[in-house]
Amino acid sequence: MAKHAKSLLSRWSSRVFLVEVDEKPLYFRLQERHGGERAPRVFGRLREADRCYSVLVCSGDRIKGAKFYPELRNKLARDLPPGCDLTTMGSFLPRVRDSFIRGYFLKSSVEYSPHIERLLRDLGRREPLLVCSYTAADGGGQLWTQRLWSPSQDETPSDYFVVSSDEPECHPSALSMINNDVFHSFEEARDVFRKCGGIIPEAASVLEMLPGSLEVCQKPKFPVIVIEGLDATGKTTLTESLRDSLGATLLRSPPECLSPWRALFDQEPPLIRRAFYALGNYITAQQIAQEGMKTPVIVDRFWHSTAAYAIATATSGPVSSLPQGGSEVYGWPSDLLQPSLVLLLTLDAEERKRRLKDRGLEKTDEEQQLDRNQLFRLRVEEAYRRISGPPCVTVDASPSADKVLQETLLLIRSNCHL
Ligand SMILES: Nc1ncnc2c1ncn2[C@@H]1O[C@H](COP(=O)(O)OP(=O)(O)O)[C@@H](O)[C@H]1O
Ligand SMILES: Nc1ccn([C@H]2C[C@H](O)[C@@H](COP(=O)(O)OP(=O)(O)O)O2)c(=O)n1
Repeated sequence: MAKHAKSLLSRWSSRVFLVEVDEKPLYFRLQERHGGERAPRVFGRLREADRCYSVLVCSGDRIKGAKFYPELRNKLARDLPPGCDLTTMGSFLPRVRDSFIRGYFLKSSVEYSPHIERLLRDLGRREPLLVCSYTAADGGGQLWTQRLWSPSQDETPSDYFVVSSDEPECHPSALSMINNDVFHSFEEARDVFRKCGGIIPEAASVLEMLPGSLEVCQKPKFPVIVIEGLDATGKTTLTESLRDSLGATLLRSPPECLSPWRALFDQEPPLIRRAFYALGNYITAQQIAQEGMKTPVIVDRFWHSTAAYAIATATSGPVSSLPQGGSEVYGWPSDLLQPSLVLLLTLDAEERKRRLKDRGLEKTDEEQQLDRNQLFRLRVEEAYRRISGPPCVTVDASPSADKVLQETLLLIRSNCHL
C-alpha cells in the first residue's frame, strides 16, 4: 500500500465526500452508528439492486496522479458495463489544506459487481486508488453503507453509514488550489515542468524559454495596461487600436514563443496546463519590463485570465461555490510584475455569442465550455472580479469598437500618467 494512500486512511472517518450531479455537488459523510437520518441525496433515488463505488486517485506523485485522473475516466467509460453511470466526485477533510482528492462515482446494477470489482482491482495495480463500495442496508433504500476496500488482505474492511453533510462554505477544491491550479510563484510552476520532463518531452523546450532566475526588474517607466475579458469580448480589436493610438508596444500572454506548444499543453490535466500558462505570464512579464522602459505597453490577457479560468474550472456549480472574496487564492503572485491598470471587458452572453459566430474561429475546449455552460461562464467572470493586486476597472464592451476605444483611452488617461 502506497505511503500516501496510507496517510489518507489515517483520518478516513472524518472525510466528507461530494458527488457532482449535473454540475451540482452533493455532500455526504460517514457515521459509525445510524441515527435514523434520511439517505444523502445522491443515494436517495437508488434501488436496493443498485451498487455504487467511489474510486479516488491517491497517487503520491502529483504529476502521475494528475495524468492518471483523466486516463481513469477514459478507461472506466470504455470498460464499464452498459448502463453504468459515471460522474466526478471528491473527498476532503473540512478546513484541512491540500486534503482534497478527486475521483469518480459509479452506479451500476448489482449483477455487474464482479466485473466492475475486477476492473477496479486491475486499475489499482497501475496507480494507487482508494475504492469504496456502497450497499443498501435496508429494504427501503434509505440506509446505505460505505465499505472501504481493505488496503491489505489481512485487515478487516471498515463499514460506515453514509449520511448527508452540510455544504461547506465554498467548493472544497479550494483547499488544494494553490500551486495545483493557481500558481503563486515562478519556482512552483517551473518545478512542475521540471518534473514532467520524463513523460512530456516538450516540457524541456518550454523550460528553455524561461529566464534562469527572476531578476528583480526595475519598475517600467511607462504605464502597463492589461486588457482582460472572455473570448470575443473585443480584446484583439481593442489592444490593436490602443497600440496605434498610444504608440504602445503590444504583448500577449501566453507569449508568441510558447505558441508551438500551447495546443499540446491545453490537452494536459489542470496541474500541467495551469503551470504552462503561469510560466507564460513570467515570460511576458520579462518582455513587459524591457519594453516598458521605452514605450507604454498593452497586454492582451495576463494573470487574471490564468487565475480566473483555473479557479472556475476547479470548482463546479453556482458562483457561491467559488472561494470567498478575499481568499488568498485570488492574491497576486508576489514575484510577478504588476501592471499599472487592468481593464476587464464585459459583454452580455447573447452579444458575445453573436460576435463569436461572426468571427468563426476555432475555440479552445475551455472557450467552447463557456458557450455550453452558463454556470462556468458566471464563475469565470466573478473570479475575474475577485482577483486582487493592480487596479481593475470593468468596461462595457457592447458599444461600437470606436466608442469602446474612446472610453478606454479616457480610463487610461485618468488612471495612469500619460
Ligand atoms: N465593439 C465592438 N462591436 C462590435 N463588434 C466587435 C467589437 N469589438 C470587436 N468586435 C468583433 O467581435 C469579434 C471578436 O473580437 P476580438 O477582438 O477578436 O475579441 P477577443 O480578442 O476578445 O477574442 C470580432 O469579429 C470583432 O471584429
Ligand atoms: N494569460 C493567459 C491567457 C490564456 N489563458 C487560458 C485561459 C483559457 O483556457 C484560454 C483562453 O485563451 P484564448 O486564446 O482562447 O482566448 P482569446 O482568443 O485570446 O480571447 O487560455 C490563461 O490561462 N492565461
